[in-house]
Amino acid sequence: MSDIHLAGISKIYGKNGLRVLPLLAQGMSSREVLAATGCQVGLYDINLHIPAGEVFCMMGLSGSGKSTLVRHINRLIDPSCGSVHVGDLNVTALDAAGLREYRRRRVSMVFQHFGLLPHLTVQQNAEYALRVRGVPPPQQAEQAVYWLGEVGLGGYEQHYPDQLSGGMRQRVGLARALAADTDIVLMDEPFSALDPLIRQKLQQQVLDLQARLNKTIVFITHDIEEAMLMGSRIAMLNAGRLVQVGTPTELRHHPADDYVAEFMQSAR
Ligand SMILES: Nc1ncnc2c1ncn2[C@@H]1O[C@H](COP(=O)(O)OP(=O)(O)OP(=O)(O)O)[C@@H](O)[C@H]1O
Repeated sequence: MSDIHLAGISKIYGKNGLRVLPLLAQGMSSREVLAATGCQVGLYDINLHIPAGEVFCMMGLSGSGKSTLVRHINRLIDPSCGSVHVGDLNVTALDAAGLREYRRRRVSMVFQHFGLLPHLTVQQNAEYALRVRGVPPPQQAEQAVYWLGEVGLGGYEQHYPDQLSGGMRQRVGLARALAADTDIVLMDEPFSALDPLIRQKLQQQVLDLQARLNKTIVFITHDIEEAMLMGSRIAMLNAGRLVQVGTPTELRHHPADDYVAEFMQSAR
């Protein structure tokens, strides 16, 4: 179990992105930087500590930088500057082999649109991370079948993804992430494509599993109700900047600015 530390992360899209950092440091907004330089500020100077064993929510409007930030944790995105540490491991400094190993053993991801391989069965999808890691086939099967049972998909092992409903597909996504047995699970709006009732069931299931498994879950949502239900703490992003980090109660009673206050007022 390892804490995640993000230190001074900026991500600037566009030519010679680093040249805009001094402008941001002088107080220019992301919009002004875009107008003046053509560079899009994905993230600016993010410092964040995510303790092991938390469900930590990333919250913010569309385009605020949630996905960009979370994709730094498994290095699907490299920062323009700054570093990511998981425990003692400097993720930013890993070479290709180290990164492969890190992704196989330490961090898995659940995607909004499920990310299942359509030509593989439910069980083969759930086995995927274990196969890539070279786990012997009987153990792959044992683990996959176990986790499919845990998420309520016992009996569906030999089905294909297109034979399942959206909620069931996302259960396969969950089983695949859990079978991978990583201590960090990244979830990028995992339930936003699902009906409200199915969504509630899966939210509760993740919380129940988390209480047993004690993983570090970084959960992206743009839904404040979901963030308040799921998150031990919530990070609020606005235009690539980290506005506030706190428990749902702290955000509700002490919002750092109007942006946070408006979100909190919109929650029931
Ligand atoms: N490859 C890219 N090139 C240029 N700009 C990008 C790129 N990827 C992301 N951005 C910009 O970075 C900003 C943050 O995007 P990001 O997808 O992280 O936001 P988000 O909060 O996850 O949004 P959503 O909720 O819509 O997924 C946006 O302004 C986006 O347009």
